[in-house]
Amino acid sequence: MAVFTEVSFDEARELLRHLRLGELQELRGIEGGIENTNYFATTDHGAYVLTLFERLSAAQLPFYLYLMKHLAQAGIPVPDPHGDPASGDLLQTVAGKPAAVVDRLRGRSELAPSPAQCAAVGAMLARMHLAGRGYERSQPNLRGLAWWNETVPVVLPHVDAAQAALLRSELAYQNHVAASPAYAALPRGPIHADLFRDNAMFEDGVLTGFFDFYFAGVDTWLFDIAVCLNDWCVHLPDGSHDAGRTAAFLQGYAQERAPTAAERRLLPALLRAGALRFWISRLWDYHLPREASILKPHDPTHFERVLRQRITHPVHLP
Ligand SMILES: Nc1ncnc2c1ncn2[C@@H]1O[C@H](COP(=O)(O)OP(=O)(O)O)[C@@H](O)[C@H]1O
Ligand SMILES: N[C@@H](CCOP(=O)(O)O)C(=O)O
Repeated sequence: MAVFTEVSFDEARELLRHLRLGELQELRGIEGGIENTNYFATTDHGAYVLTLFERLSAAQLPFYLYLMKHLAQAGIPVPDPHGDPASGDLLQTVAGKPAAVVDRLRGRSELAPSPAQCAAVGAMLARMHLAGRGYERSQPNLRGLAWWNETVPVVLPHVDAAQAALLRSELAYQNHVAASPAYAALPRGPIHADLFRDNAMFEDGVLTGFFDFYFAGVDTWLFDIAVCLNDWCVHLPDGSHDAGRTAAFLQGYAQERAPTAAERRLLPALLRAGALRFWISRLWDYHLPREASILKPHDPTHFERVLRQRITHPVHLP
């Protein structure tokens, strides 16, 4: 269960009262998630999620919280964070940790998405990218190329020779891609950067929103597309891409924003980048877990398989 820090009912009730969100009726720790402590908090006013940030610092958090506020105000269905009534500050402190209270999205995650649902996610992702253009705060993708360069040497001692060779060669390839003129031409802005099936909600088959923005950062829009395709549109047993879901996702996206020439050219490379990013982070979480925290680390070998598939079977924009 992803409750790394216990919050008492009284403490949560005081915070929700202070934020003028009503009288707490139920506080329930949320199972699932590997990064933060999350509670569902239900009051007589509404349904909220209380998050205590376990890894991110108070200096890093305003970027994510004000991004969610910005997107919510632009009509993108993301959890709206609630501010202090006096100061407007979106960042709170609970049990000595930085914390936030956001709206709870309706529905549940769709873990076996249809092509139509992938198209809806693609379209909403494009709308989110466009809405993010007016956001004035900036913070890099903290799990981007610099972090891969730092972290690959840390995980190398834990993998076999073939995996080490692949990690090294793919990292060299991605450094080469990132230095290219086509990469410099990619459109960029705030991206979600972790929009997996378990970070979107559906109710009665209809997409109700995206959540878990705590890996967001300013990066290429194409990287966000690649992260989505690598999760929503792959066959989970072997990491191969599903042509129907991929086409639907890309059509949904393109209906809202047409991809540029540089994006067309670099999709295969960024699909590899997206697979590498999560292979590295899963290896890191698996072999170097935080003390007493990660109960169910994700399987790193899945993204090794996705990466190998992306290298041997490149996918191009139609
Ligand atoms: N705003 C939200 N609305 C509805 N459910 C949420 C919301 N935020 C988190 N959850 C629920 O909590 C679970 C864990 O949240 P997540 O953000 O993935 O945790 P972590 O950041 O620790 O990985 C999600 O799978 C979802 O069920
Ligand atoms: N989506 C990532 C892990 C991030 O965890 P989340 O629960 O915050 O989405 C992965 O699958 O490796």
